[in-house]
Amino acid sequence: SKSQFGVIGLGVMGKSLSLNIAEKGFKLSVYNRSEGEEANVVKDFLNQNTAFNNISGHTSIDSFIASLETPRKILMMIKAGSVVDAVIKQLEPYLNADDILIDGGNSHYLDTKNRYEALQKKGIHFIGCGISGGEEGARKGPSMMPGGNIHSYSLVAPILEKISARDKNNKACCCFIANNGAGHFVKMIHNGVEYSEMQLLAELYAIMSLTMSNEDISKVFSNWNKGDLSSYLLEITANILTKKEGNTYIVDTILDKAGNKGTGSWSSKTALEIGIPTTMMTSAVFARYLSSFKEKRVQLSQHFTKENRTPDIPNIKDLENAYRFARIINHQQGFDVINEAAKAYNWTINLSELARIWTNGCIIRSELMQQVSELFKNQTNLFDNIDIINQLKSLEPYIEEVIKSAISNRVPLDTFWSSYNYWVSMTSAKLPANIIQAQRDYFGAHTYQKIDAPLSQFFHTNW
Ligand SMILES: O=C(O)[C@H](O)[C@@H](O)[C@H](O)[C@H](O)COP(=O)(O)O
Repeated sequence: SKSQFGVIGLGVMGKSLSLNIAEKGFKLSVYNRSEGEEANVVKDFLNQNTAFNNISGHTSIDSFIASLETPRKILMMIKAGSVVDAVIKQLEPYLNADDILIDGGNSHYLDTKNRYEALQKKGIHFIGCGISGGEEGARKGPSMMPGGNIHSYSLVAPILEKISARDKNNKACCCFIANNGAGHFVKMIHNGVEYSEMQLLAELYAIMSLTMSNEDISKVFSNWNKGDLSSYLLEITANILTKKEGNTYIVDTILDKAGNKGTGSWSSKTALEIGIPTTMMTSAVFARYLSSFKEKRVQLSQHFTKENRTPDIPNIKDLENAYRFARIINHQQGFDVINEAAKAYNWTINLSELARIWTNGCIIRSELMQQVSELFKNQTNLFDNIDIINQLKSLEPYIEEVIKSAISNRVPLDTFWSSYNYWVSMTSAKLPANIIQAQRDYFGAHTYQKIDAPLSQFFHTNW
């Protein structure tokens, strides 16, 4: 019998997802190029997984396509960018109307939107599916965020939902997000939130390691991971801090230059374009960029000697509550930009369902995400919830202590700062933007609104 599903691209994610699909009993065809260093990818994959007799391997598109039942359901797990267009072009002559092509890579949502519209004209269904969870998630159950149209999703839902992670009620962490590029859009923002969550942990480590050992910091994180702060990233960071090679902590041997593959900066750019202040993910992106100037940083640090500073880090309670505060703001900013984009792109995105499929399988899975999913059942903005407001108010003194300590210890805590500034700005009836308006009107006659006139009226002063 023919295969029910096909996977193109046997990289880290493609291999793990293929084994996950085969393990769920689906008859699967896999394809990978066989040129150059990829000559043996398919053969090696089959040889390493002989336990699965429901996988057929292909190094030619012809035999791969011929091996699939129709309508064909094909998942591309290839590098985002022009490669996706090249593979679509290669497949098109073989595809019929009603065939379904899924892009499971980290593609830019506008590319996905364009591909969706182009293939739709040929009757071919295109699904841009965000997949989160890394290698382990792909193998055991990722969080999946398919966008495209609900009809084509319904044709692949049985497979995608079967291989995805399960939430606390054993429901699949996979649901149709919204039309065209919406799936890749929310995955992009997922990564933006991921950047901030990672940066918050890095900043905690930076200030705690002034006086604490890796073991001690790890103990604190493991302890926090038992409560409402529990998250996948907190858990792995606790593990990372105690991993040794011989007597050396691996983390102490890692060069402090952070890489990035683009989804974080895409999130920030998009937020800038649609006018939503995602200050935390943007500062997390810039923190990575700043870290890349290692040589210059070392050179400039020569101007500063440490002897006149006795490190005094905040107490653990301050750090814990500051972290609790900043994480809520991070989720607020992330979901706010999704809300705004949904209006801009005319997507109907169920935020509670989105948060639900992010409660497991994905990198930002956490106890807080469970709460956020509940909260979004009654409102579409965390700041419309009085309990959240009161919680943030009660946590404010703690983040202030942490920020003060960052200054006195000269530790850059940019993502914590940006969470605090965002909150203080959002909770200040008056901001100094009147000065900005006056300056713009002064040098550019850009006009301004007045506090005691209809908002539709704009004024200019001959300064
Ligand atoms: O959700 C996930 O499974 C991850 O986010 C995954 O998509 C990938 O690891 C990131 O893209 C890494 O991003 P950077 O290389 O930019 O850190």
